[in-house]
Amino acid sequence: MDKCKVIITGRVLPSVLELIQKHCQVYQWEQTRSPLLSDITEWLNDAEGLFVTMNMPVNEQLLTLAPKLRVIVQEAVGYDNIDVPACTRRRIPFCNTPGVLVETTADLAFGLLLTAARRIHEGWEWVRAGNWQNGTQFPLGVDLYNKTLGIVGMGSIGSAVAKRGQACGMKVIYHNRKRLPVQDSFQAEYRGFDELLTEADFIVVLTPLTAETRGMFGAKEFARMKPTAYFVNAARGAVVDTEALYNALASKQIAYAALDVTDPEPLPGDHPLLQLPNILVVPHIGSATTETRIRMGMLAAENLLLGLDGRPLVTCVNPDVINS
Ligand SMILES: NC(=O)C1=CN([C@@H]2O[C@H](COP(=O)(O)OP(=O)(O)OC[C@H]3O[C@@H](n4cnc5c(N)ncnc54)[C@H](O)[C@@H]3O)[C@@H](O)[C@H]2O)C=CC1
Ligand SMILES: O=C(O)C(=O)CO
Repeated sequence: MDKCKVIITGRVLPSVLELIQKHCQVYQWEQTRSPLLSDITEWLNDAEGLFVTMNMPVNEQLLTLAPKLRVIVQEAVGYDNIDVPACTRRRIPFCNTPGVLVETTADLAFGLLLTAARRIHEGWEWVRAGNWQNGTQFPLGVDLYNKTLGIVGMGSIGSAVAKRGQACGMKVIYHNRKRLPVQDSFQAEYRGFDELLTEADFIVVLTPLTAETRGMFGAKEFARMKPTAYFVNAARGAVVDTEALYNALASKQIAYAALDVTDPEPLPGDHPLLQLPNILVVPHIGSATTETRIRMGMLAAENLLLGLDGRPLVTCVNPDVINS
């Protein structure tokens, strides 16, 4: 019997590839850059399954070229690159990978906050450059203890960051689209968006990227923050207006930024943000541990195989296409 044809848009861990290859004929994009639509057009005509590994746009244009697609999965929880209504119109189920990366991403978001506050990365560069003659020469950091942590987007990952803040003796406030029931809010206090901006010493962003959150942090919002504020983005780069962030950091309107995600992404090596002394940027590694990438890859692969088999999916974003 012919195996189903499946496209994988980037590299996956060997165990994940092995599982998919056992059941499917795989066309895999193996270059390090994300594929353009033209790179995979030839494969799309026959593809029954699509496994998205990087932020490749899945839109009307792509779907029109793929008349046989029966399931789309993405190895990520954020799916701002996927036109879900367009998938639904074609009755194609789409699955992401929520839940399995929560603690890992929260570790990274909180790690960025702690690293920036205590200047750990700067200390390491300083020692490596041979400057360590007298420890008191190194610029001082700031405490987390007794400070206010403001979380914008108090969902799964935001809540896991809240617990880490509380373990470090921080007061936690949050802003979310919906106020959480008291029993689910870990004693974090709700604030309006503007109130949170003015009150927090550390702000961590963990909303999805949507029409509502795109550019949510611009010049006006940075102007509201304390001049001592630390700003952490582990959500999506485009939630922040990059130029406004640059201006706020360059003029010391806020103290520091630590980013796992940027706009544009990847951030070019000569980008002006990287010339600033008060910024820390890492290359979108929120979920990048071996254990978590195995969980994400396996969940996505499981959904892909279930979808190809016409069976109910585990984490489907548009389940009505199957049930109706
Ligand atoms: N840096 C990385 O590697 C990773 C980044 N992410 C990003 O983090 C996002 C959140 O992930 P989860 O916590 O799993 O999702 P979630 O759905 O559990 O939480 C998102 C929260 O944001 C809230 N929200 C939505 N729009 C809002 C708005 N306009 N204002 C305030 N709150 C709003 C929602 O009500 C929800 O509580 C993902 O959508 C993804 O973009 C996720 C995983 C890894
Ligand atoms: O899951 C996501 O949304 C990511 O950004 C990468 O894990």
